[in-house]
Amino acid sequence: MYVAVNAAMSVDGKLASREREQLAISGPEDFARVERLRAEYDAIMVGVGTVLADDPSLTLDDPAAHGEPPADHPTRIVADSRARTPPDARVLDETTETYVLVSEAVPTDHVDSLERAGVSILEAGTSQVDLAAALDRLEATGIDSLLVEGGGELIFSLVAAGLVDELSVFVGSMLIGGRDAPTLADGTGFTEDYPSVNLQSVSELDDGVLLEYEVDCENP
Ligand SMILES: NC(=O)C1=CN([C@@H]2O[C@H](COP(=O)(O)OP(=O)(O)OC[C@H]3O[C@@H](n4cnc5c(N)ncnc54)[C@H](O)[C@@H]3O)[C@@H](O)[C@H]2O)C=CC1
Ligand SMILES: Nc1nc(O)c(N)c(N[C@@H]2O[C@H](COP(=O)(O)O)[C@@H](O)[C@H]2O)n1
Repeated sequence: MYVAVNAAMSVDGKLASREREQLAISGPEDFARVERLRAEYDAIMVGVGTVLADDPSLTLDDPAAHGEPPADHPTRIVADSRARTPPDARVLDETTETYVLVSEAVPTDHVDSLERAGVSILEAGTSQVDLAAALDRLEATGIDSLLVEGGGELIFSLVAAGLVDELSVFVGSMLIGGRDAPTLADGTGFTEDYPSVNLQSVSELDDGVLLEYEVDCENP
């Protein structure tokens, strides 16, 4: 499966405030670019931390704007080891299909309430979602391309597992600060083998800069 990561960060590398509240780091041009990007992928993925903080819909704002016939909304995927996604989360609405990826550590009652909300549950891994196994199983359902929008915990794990092919980062002209504010790649951090990324393009957008990288997914 082809995996792209897209996110917006401040100049100091933060994805959100120290209270994890969503900030408009992107401007209108970058949000429009993300909307076009969504239409190119079979599925959009976030971690449950993003669902709990932002309650995103992960749908297209205007499917008809992407051509005739209108684009399909991408399938939505949430990495959520213990199924903490609230049953009334926007990502579970009826607009399109949603998979919640869980681990063996998931409480049964959480699974039951998500299944009642019409969610497809996919279990992989013991305490955390085994992302490589989960992506293989999603590929078997016909999902060949995946756009990951965050947050920092999920992005770190995907890069650490060598699953990411490309990375786009919009750097907005702001500082957020805070040692506890989420960054582009959180998790435990890399130790000796720091992944290198190959710069493909730099462009000015809104009041910031869009950086596009190829990621050597064989060499995390
Ligand atoms: N500026 C931007 O472009 C974006 C900003 N955000 C911000 O990021 C923050 C949320 O990010 P995080 O707290 O890092 O949460 P996250 O969205 O990365 O979700 C992490 C959660 O995913 C689940 N998970 C399951 N399997 C996992 C695995 N193998 N590896 C890692 N996580 C796994 C775990 O329950 C974990 O707690 C919010 O403040 C949100 O506003 C989120 C998306 C985009
Ligand atoms: N690209 C981008 N720029 C920003 O400035 C942001 N705050 C975010 N946040 C993420 O955008 C998604 C919102 O989804 P919906 O529009 O509700 O579908 C979600 O993933 C946020 O975390 N992204």
